Amino acid sequence: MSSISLASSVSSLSPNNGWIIQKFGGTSVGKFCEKICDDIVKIYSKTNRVAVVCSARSSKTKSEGTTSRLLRAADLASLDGDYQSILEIVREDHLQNAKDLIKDSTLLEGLIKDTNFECDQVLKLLHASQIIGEISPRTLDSIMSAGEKLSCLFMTALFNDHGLNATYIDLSTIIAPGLDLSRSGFDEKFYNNLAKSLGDKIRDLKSQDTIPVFTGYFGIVPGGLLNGVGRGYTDLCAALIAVGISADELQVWKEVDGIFTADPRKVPNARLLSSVTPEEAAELTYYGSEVIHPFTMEQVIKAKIPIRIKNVENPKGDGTIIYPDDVSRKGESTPPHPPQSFQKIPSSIFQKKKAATAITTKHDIIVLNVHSNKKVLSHGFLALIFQTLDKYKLVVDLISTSEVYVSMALQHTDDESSSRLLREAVQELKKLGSVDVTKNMAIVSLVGKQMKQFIGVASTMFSTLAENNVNIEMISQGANEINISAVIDEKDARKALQSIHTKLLEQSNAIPILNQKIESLKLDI
Ligand SMILES: Nc1ncnc2c1ncn2[C@@H]1O[C@H](COP(=O)(O)OP(=O)(O)O)[C@@H](O)[C@H]1O
Ligand SMILES: N[C@@H](CC(=O)OP(=O)(O)O)C(=O)O
Repeated sequence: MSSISLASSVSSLSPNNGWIIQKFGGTSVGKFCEKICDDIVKIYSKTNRVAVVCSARSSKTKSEGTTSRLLRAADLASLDGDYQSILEIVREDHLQNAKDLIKDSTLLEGLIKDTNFECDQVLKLLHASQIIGEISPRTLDSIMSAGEKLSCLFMTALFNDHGLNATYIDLSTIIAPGLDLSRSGFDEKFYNNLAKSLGDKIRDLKSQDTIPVFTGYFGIVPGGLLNGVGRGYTDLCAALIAVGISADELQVWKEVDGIFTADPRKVPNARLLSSVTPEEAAELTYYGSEVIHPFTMEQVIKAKIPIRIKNVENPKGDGTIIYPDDVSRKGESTPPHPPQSFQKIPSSIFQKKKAATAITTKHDIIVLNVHSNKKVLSHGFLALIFQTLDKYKLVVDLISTSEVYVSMALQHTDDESSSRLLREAVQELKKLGSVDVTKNMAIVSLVGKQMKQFIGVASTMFSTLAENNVNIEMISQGANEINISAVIDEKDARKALQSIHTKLLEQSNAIPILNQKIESLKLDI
C-alpha cells in the first residue's frame, strides 16, 4: 500500500475533532526514529491532528535503555558509587544520535545545548543525592524524567528537520507541587484533573497546526511515579492525553504487529489478534506480554476511545484494537455485539471456536513457601505475611493457601537491592514458620474472555503440560475466570508455551464449544 493509500486508510479515523495520540516506546524511538517521522507521523498528520508521546530512548533493549541507566546512576549515587560514568554514557548516546541524524545546523546546535543542559541538571541531582546519601522519590522522579525530556527534544528536532512543524512539551511540572496523593492515591479525581490539564496543553497551543511532542513522563508524583505507576508510565501518559482531548484513537506503536496469541518471537505459529478486551490486555501485560501498562485501559475505555497497538516497522498493518466487545463506540447507539447469552443460540451446540485468546509466560519467578509454626491463628498468619511483603515491596503474582501453608509466586530479579529486600523479608517471615524459596521458575498463563463459557479448558491446559513432562509447582485461576496460570520450571517455559498454544490456540485444534450456561438460556427458536 502506498503512503497515500495509508493516509486515505487513516482518514476514516476522524469522525469529529480528529485527534490521534501516537505513543512510541523507548526501543522504537531508539531504533526507528526516522520511520516514525516519515512513515507514520508525517502520513497521519495529513488527515488528522496528531499528538506524539515518547518514552526515553532505548537503543537496543529496554533494560539497557536511558531510563534504566538513569535509575542505575541514581542507585549508585545514593551508595557513593561511580554515577558520573553512567550519566556520561547517556549524554554521549544522545549527542552522537543528534549529530548523526539532525542535518539543520541551527536545530542541531539548539538540541546539543538542550541535551547538555538536561544532563547537567541530572548531574547536580545525583551529586546532591551522593552528599545526602539517599534519594527521595521526588529526586528520583526528577532524575528519571530526563530520559523522556532528552528523547522528546530529539524527536521534536527531527520532526522539524524533516519539514514538520513540531513543538516540544515538557510535562514534568504539570502536576501541582502541593498535590497530596497520600489519602486517595491515583483516584478518579486525580486522573480527571490530570487529563484535563493535559488536554488544556493541547488546547492552549499557540499554533493549532503544530504537532505537540509530549514527554511520556508526566510529573513529580507524591510517593514517586515508580512506586505509584511503575515502569511503562508513558502508556498511561498518552492515555490521559487522549482522554483530555477526547481523541478518536490512542495508538501504541511497538515493534510487533499487535497483540498475538503468543509472543511471536517464541511461537512461530502465533496469530495476530484483530481485537482483545481491556481485561485480556491487562492480564497479558501483567503476566509477561509487555503489551500496555494496565492503568492505561481503564481511562481511555471509559472515554470510549479505542486503543490500537501497531508496528512501527509495518504502519500499514491494522494492528490490534483494545476495546470492550459489549460497549458501544463513540457515536454508536448500541453495543456492536449484544452479550452472547441474548444472541439467537445457533441450532448446533457445537461450533468450532477457541476458548482462549492468548497465552503468555512470565519469567524470573521464585516461589516462597511458608509453613506456619501455628503461633498465630490463620487469619493473623495471612495478615502478617502480607504486611511483611508490603514492608519489603514484594508483589505476589500467584498465591495458594491451606490452613498451615502459603505458597506465593513472585517475580524477582537478582539485582543487589531486590536481593537485599528479599533476604530481609524471608528473615521476617521465618518468625511465622519455616520458609523455603524455589528459584528459576516461570508462570505460564492462558488468557481469554470466552474461557468462562467453556468447560475443560483448564484440564486441557494441565494435561498438555503433563503430556510434555512439565511439572506444575502451583496453579491458579483468577476469580474473573479469564486467566488460568501455572508455575513451572523456567527450563520448561518455552515447551509449555508452544505445546499449549498448539493444543488450544491453533486453528486446527479449536476446542468444541459445549456451554451448559448458554444452553440453559437457549431460546425456543
Ligand atoms: N502476545 C504477545 N503479542 C505481541 N507481543 C508480545 C506478546 N507476548 C510477548 N510479546 C513481546 O512483547 C514485546 C513488545 O515489545 P516492544 O515491541 O519492544 O514494545 P515497546 O516498544 O513498547 O517496548 C515484543 O518483544 C514481543 O515479542
Ligand atoms: N522510559 C520509561 C517509560 C516507558 O513507558 O518506557 P516504554 O514505553 O519503553 O515501555 C520506562 O522505561 O519505564
